[in-house]
Amino acid sequence: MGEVDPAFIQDPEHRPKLSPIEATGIPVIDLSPIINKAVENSSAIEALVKEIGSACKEWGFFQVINHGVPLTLRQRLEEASREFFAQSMEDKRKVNRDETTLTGYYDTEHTKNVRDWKEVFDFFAKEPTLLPLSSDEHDHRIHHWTNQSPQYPPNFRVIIQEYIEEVQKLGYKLLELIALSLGLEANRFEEFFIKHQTSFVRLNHYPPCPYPDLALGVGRHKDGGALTILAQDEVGGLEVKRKTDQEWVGVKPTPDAYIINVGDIIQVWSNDAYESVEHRVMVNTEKERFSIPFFFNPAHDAEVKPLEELINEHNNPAKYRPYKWGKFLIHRRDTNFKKHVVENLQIYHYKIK
Ligand SMILES: O=C(O)CCC(=O)C(=O)O
Ligand SMILES: [Fe+2]
Repeated sequence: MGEVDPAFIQDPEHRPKLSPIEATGIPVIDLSPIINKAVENSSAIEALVKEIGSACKEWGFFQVINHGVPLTLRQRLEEASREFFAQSMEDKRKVNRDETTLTGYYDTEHTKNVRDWKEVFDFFAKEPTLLPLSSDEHDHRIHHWTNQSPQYPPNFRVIIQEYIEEVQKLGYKLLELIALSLGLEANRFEEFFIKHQTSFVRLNHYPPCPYPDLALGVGRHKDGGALTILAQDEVGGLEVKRKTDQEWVGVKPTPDAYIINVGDIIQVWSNDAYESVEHRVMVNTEKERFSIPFFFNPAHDAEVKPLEELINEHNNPAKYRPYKWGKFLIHRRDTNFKKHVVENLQIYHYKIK
């Protein structure tokens, strides 16, 4: 790829700085008070809830340690991901994502209409996963989607499923802490997920790029779901738009930590108390990078709107009109493959002005 392919080139104002600011202050939160149940300590839990609330408010991003997901499981999936992407293109394309499969391998994702310098493999947490067949609001057909299973590496499916089991537990715990931090019942969000969550794991591979000053591994975006639980490797490259000054700052890799970010749905549920923060991924000329986000998403029929308990007609009216998560997700997926002239669906399209 010596020639610069224009599909990957960011507009000048969105190009990365090659020596980014390293973020100091992105909170690292120790979850041991809720993971180590033997020592139930309510004041430690209370302090944790406060810490989570401030992190969501001030950053929209934080890292967690002592999170309960076994490191060996993460390492096995990281290894499987390396093995999968190291195959020939022909082999990877055997599990290609297309209109009829929704998950699987692909390398043509566009973010904000510019192609990302990456290849990915997507895998739903639930099998089957129920989602609308189309984004048309009058089309009520629901499709039951299944996953594609690569033949190689062996046990790929078992490894990814075991990982999902564990990371999902972490997801529910984080939702509880976030609910408590908003003054809600701990299990307030559970009903949206428990039956038919539409979560998925994505394996990301960012190959070295000959023009890291022009392209991005993933262009600037906000995650559309509820919560993202991200494992990044030691290479680094994830940048977050700092809320205090709108500067792009790098998230330094912390071994065995997960990076958590608030997605658009929590922003809407909380009526903007917590905001989904913009982020992007830089690439470099020498090192390939791997990351594994788990996108924790509610059921397709979850109606996303500011929660009753958090709004008040007089001094905090609802800032969003309700929308159906499944329709939103399918609309997004339909528009991620090609370059379009306009921006795809965003939560601000539902904003009450
Ligand atoms: O690779 C990363 O660090 C982040 C990827 C990301 O933001 C995404 O896939 O939504
Ligand atoms: Fe993201």
